[in-house]
Amino acid sequence: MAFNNKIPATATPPEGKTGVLIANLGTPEGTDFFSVRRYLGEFLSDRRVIEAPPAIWQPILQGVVLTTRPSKSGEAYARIWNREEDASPLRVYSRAQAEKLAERLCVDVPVAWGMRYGKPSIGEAVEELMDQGCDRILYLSLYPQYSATTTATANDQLFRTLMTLRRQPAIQTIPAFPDHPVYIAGLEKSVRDHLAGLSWKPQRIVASFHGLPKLCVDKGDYYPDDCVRTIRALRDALNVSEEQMPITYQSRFGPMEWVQPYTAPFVTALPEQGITRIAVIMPGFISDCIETLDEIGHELRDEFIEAGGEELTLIPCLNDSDMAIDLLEALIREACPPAWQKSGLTSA
Ligand SMILES: C=CC1=C(C)c2cc3[nH]c(cc4nc(cc5[nH]c(cc1n2)c(C)c5CCC(=O)O)C(CCC(=O)O)=C4C)c(C)c3C=C
Ligand SMILES: [Fe+2]
Ligand SMILES: [Fe+2]
Repeated sequence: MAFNNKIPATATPPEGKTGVLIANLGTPEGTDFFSVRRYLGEFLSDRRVIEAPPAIWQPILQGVVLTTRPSKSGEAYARIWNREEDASPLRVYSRAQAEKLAERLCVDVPVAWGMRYGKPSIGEAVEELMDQGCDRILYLSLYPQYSATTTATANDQLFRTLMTLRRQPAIQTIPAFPDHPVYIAGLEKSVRDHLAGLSWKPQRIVASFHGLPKLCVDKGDYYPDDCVRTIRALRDALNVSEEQMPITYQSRFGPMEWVQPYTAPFVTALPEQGITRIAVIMPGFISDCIETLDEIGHELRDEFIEAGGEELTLIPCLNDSDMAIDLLEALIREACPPAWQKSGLTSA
């Protein structure tokens, strides 16, 4: 195997230098058919995401999914696109998080951001840090709850990059943080602030997480347990009951059974029980994206109103708020090994 022999633009100081890499899922570069197709093609070819043997899955993916889904998803991306920055919300928030975190760390600790699928790639982000002299990287994938389909594949991608390098940085991966006190405090504040701005009181706050095929859980993925950890901690913080803040799972893909209860049938059944005013919070996402803004903010809202609902309000994700940056800063500082602290970061 030929290794990447690139010499970083800046030499590493003798005491070493720590950098931070924050990773997220990835998102298309445009709303047109081919941009969305490229993104979905890479995403849905990941065997951590679709475990079916490629000989069976690839003909379905190439022949059916990638000929039909990009147009429909492209329309959904167009509805939520940030026209000022000509980028999807996930990209806009990811970039802002990295910039604001760099300001917050306040020392000579570079922060880069990368996407598991698409651009900027994890490999580009590693190169950016190494070019600034970093020989050690704190790696934070922004999924509050662990799943092999998200956290593990983000880690795989980093290590795949390292496999190609002659000069390999040291890595500290940061685990999922389903009930980290700073995360729960941020969610609690975002609920309180959002509800205080409404002229009506929701009868339920539905907590909707991204779904996962049930088979993944049967094989040992503990994502739903992590979701329950998040929501138990949030209910306690807000002093609300399980009935007032139920947990559901959205974003099913394909014909298989996914983790239940499913968000859409759960929510559309509420009006016939006299529940017509609801809020929805999505604590499986740090940043608003197509799944929160369109699937819940548009599609689910329309279905709820059609079923007799009156009000559905979306509680925004933490995005690039101070609460989000507080969380990233806490996770980074706590995970920084003591031996690395002289190379940049000191604990808070
Ligand atoms: C089998 C398919 C999928 C699994 C498993 C899956 C797990 C999973 N995904 C997220 C977070 C996000 N997913 C997003 C988009 C998205 N997810 C799937 C499919 C699976 N996800 C698809 C096909 C798409 C694309 C959108 C579409 O065409 O409908 C996003 C948003 C990306 C954006 O650009 O806005 C996020 C974030 C988690 C947390 C998760 C496992 C728990
Ligand atoms: Fe997804
Ligand atoms: Fe979706």
